[in-house]
Amino acid sequence: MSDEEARLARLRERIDQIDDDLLRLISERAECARDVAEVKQEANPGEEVAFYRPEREARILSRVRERNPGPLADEEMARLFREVMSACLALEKPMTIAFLGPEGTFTQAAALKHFGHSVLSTPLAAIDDVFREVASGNAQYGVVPVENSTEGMINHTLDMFMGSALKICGEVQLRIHHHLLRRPDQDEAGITRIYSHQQSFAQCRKWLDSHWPAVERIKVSSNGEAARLASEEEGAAAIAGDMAASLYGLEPAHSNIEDRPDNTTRFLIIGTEAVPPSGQDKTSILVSTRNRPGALYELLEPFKREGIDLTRLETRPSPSATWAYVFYIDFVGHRDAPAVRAVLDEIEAQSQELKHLGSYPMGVL
Ligand SMILES: O=C(O)C(=O)C[C@]1(C(=O)O)C=C[C@@H](O)C=C1
Repeated sequence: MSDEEARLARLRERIDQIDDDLLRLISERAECARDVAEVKQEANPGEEVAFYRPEREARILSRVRERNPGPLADEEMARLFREVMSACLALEKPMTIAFLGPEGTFTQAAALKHFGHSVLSTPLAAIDDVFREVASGNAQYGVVPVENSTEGMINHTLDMFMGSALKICGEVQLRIHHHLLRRPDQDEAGITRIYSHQQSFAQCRKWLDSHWPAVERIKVSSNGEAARLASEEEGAAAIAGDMAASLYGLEPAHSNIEDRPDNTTRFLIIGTEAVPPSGQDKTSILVSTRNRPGALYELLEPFKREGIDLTRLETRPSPSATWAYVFYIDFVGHRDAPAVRAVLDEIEAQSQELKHLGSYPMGVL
């Protein structure tokens, strides 16, 4: 045996020992999670128990990031722990998550990033369907896109909250990388049309204009659908992400073709339960005010006074009157924090309607 072979054998022996430790520790952790489930059920006999605890998971993941000694990157370590927690939660109670489908969309990638791979995920055709599936109890949580850093808000998602009793229980941020995908047997010169979702076309507009100005661009309902079509039709390509590529056996002819390298989409987790504070939270509200001079200023002034950081302000037409508006506001802090509570009480007193959409752990990239 050469020196290198002997060294390799020793290192592999050490890796085997570490794997044995990991196996034992992960199993011990899973036993603990099962005991936690028992305690939760005993504390609420006969009742429907909330086994999933987003605020606890957020604390665990931020602790993992803080304590990570390297050499693995924080995101990588958090991803591993996310999967361990996902498996532990599945032992407590398997969860069903509805998402804006079909399979292979970025929304599915966001659902898996947030809940891990040990959940049952149900693809649905429209944002309304995701809301309905969660409201009816067929799914415990839903995942819908709400905002893209290049293309702005997805108004349909915001508008859904006006008529829904569902709460925002979390957010996920996903860096969006688009690829020009083709079948392995499709040569680039033979591509005559490109399928994609309109948002993805918009996020890759400059790249397409300079590289494929003459090729037809056909909008379809999702990136997943675009990839499916490209996998079936000769002469077709799709703009979509990694999940769609592997699902439909496509290869990237060109990778990361989004115009902005920081292209990011934010997704919301919707559910029926309010989430307790995690220590790093955000709150979303919908407010309608009387249409008079200074109304918006009065609405925002308490935030400034209390030093609360606004992260988003959107105006949407009110469904109840023409030329009346509803403000959708996101800010840092949890509803249970005294400063936030004071601001919300003040807004409630001066506005026509205040709807608290949820306080939830802040998402990390
Ligand atoms: O701490 C809990 O309440 C648990 O159920 C345990 C655990 C975990 O694996 O750490 C599992 C699921 C919950 O969503 C949060 C955390």
